[in-house]
Amino acid sequence: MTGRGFGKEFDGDFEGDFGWDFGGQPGGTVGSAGGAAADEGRGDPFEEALALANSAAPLRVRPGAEGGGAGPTAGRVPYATREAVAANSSATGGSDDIPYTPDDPFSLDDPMAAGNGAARSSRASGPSGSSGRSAARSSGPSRASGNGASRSSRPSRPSAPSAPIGPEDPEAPESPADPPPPPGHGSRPTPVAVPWHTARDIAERAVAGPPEPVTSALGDALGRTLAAPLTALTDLPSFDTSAMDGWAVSGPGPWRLDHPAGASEAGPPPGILAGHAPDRALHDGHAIPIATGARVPSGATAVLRSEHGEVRELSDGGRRLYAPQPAPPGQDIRPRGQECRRGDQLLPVGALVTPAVLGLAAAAGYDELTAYRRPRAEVLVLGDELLDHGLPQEGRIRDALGPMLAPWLHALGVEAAAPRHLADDADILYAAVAESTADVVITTGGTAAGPLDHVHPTLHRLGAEVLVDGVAVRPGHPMLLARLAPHRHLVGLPGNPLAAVSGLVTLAEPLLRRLAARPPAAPYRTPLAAPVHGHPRDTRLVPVAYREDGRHGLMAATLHFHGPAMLRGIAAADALAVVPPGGAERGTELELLELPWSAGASAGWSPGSSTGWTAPGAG
Ligand SMILES: Nc1nc2c(c(=O)[nH]1)N[C@H]1C(S)=C(S)[C@@H](COP(=O)(O)OP(=O)(O)OC[C@H]3O[C@@H](n4cnc5c(N)ncnc54)[C@H](O)[C@@H]3O)O[C@H]1N2
Ligand code: MOO
Repeated sequence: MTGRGFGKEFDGDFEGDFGWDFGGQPGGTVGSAGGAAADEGRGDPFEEALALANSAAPLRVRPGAEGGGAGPTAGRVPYATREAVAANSSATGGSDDIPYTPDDPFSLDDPMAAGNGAARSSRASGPSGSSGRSAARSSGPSRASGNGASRSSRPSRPSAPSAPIGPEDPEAPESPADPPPPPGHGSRPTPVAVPWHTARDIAERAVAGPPEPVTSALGDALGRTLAAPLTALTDLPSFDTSAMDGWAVSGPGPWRLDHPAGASEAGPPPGILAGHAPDRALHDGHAIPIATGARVPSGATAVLRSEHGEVRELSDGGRRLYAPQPAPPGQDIRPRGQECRRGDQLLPVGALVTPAVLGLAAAAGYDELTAYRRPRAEVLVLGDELLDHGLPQEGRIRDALGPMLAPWLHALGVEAAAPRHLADDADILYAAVAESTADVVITTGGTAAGPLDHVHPTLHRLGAEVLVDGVAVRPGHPMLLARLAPHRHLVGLPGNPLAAVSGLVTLAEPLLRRLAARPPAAPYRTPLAAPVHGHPRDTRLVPVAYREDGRHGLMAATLHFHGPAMLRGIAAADALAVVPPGGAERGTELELLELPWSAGASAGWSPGSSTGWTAPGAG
């Protein structure tokens, strides 16, 4: 909302990775790293994506005491000087993605930053969350089961010893980098931020399970999860089927060619076509033309492909089929029940209905599927400063969250009506939340303590139970989760766009996943292409893109422009890296949250296939 102007934000201040230091060139300059990434990008889509994300004027760093060359910081991630930052700001119009600000005591030239890398990396594993989280997908062949996307295994790299990249004690209770926020207009007590993994667990457990299952036409089940096992209603194939165009033959050749019933003298005998039942049995020593997919006549022992046989006319007016090779029994016949028998379980409860599942269900005889209803979300976008079209003007900016959140939710299997823009008015927000029939109300903005931040007071007025009020994550720490009623929740996303993404993946996604009865994504880890700075106490979520490197395999390269107000990094990203407090060194296998479209899990609902739910007041 407008009119704020509070103290410093943490933005990207802890970041120091400019381009990615991939080949281990300690002390390289920021400018050269970023420039190289852009230069190398030509012709390589990955490089181009990175270059696109990182293409603002690169920061220039003087080698020497501040990060390049010899000296106490040699070998560390390069960082910019104040002058460079100022020069870059003026060249680019400013960027949150700078590694150094005058107020930032955790930048690398601060004595506090001279910590112990080994000690930190052992702490960096952080509080482990629910089961399985620590399993490294990168070392396994693929996900065990189901219809999640799997990524092929890749070698993991040992952690490269590297210079410290964070303060010595990431859990120091008092830090000038992280002052308690000043009291807001409501002088609300400062909430206790919960650790990031804990927040996700709370969100997932906030709901007991999915809403009731519904039976719908096949196509409407796309993106939902099966509430009943998919059991074959028929054998597949349901009859012995020819796998090739050619001849059905009986016994060893040569074979006398039968004229199928209805064959005319004028044209080639039609043989048995797909969709037609053979009208008689094939006798030993006989053959009949047959098409791929046609039902094999009883008595047939094999199918001979058309290119493997030769037909010769006989003196008696008949014809004979010769084959240079024998046709062993069963050749090119798909026997009935080869794929499944009637009653076989094809997929269990909880399987995600993907396009392939729709195809399988249709093949197995289904016209309808019973699947869990999609959770319904209503997105309320708060902020008088937001424009829904045109260029920013007179202090007003475009709403970046409305266009992003609905399709993101669709990709998670959620039914989301068109976002509603609400004026900065406490009564309007109260009415909208109170009247919503959605399973989950998602608000954007208004989570902090400013004069127009109405989310907390509204929750109080509604008598909601606040389950999470602040998370130890950057960006996005003011995110919140509340229970409005036993089966209705509200997720409050911060207004800064990348902070909103952070809230979405931290609180909304686990809650909605449970509601949609979707299984959690398999834990996924990939080695970092370059060190990444950490917050002293909080988890960071940093956009990364995969980089396939011939020497090291798949690696995650952090992207620039990951300040809380920026979407440029996430728009070029494959995933968000979960950076533990204190940061991580190059080669560390970090937990990654894949974006729903890059994980291939976006068998989602689209407005065109909607069952027509419309939020009250939407439109
Ligand atoms: N005194 C303090 N102030 C702030 C703190 C704090 O701890 N103490 N935290 C900061 C952090 S961190 C964040 S994140 C924001 C969260 O603020 P709100 O959730 O109240 O969001 P707003 O104030 O409404 O907006 C923040 C920012 O984002 C822009 N915005 C809002 N909605 C949209 C949208 N749909 N599309 C694009 N941009 C949007 C808005 O114009 C503001 O610039 O609070 C800090 N303050
Ligand atoms: O700076 Mo805030 O952390 O964007 O959430």
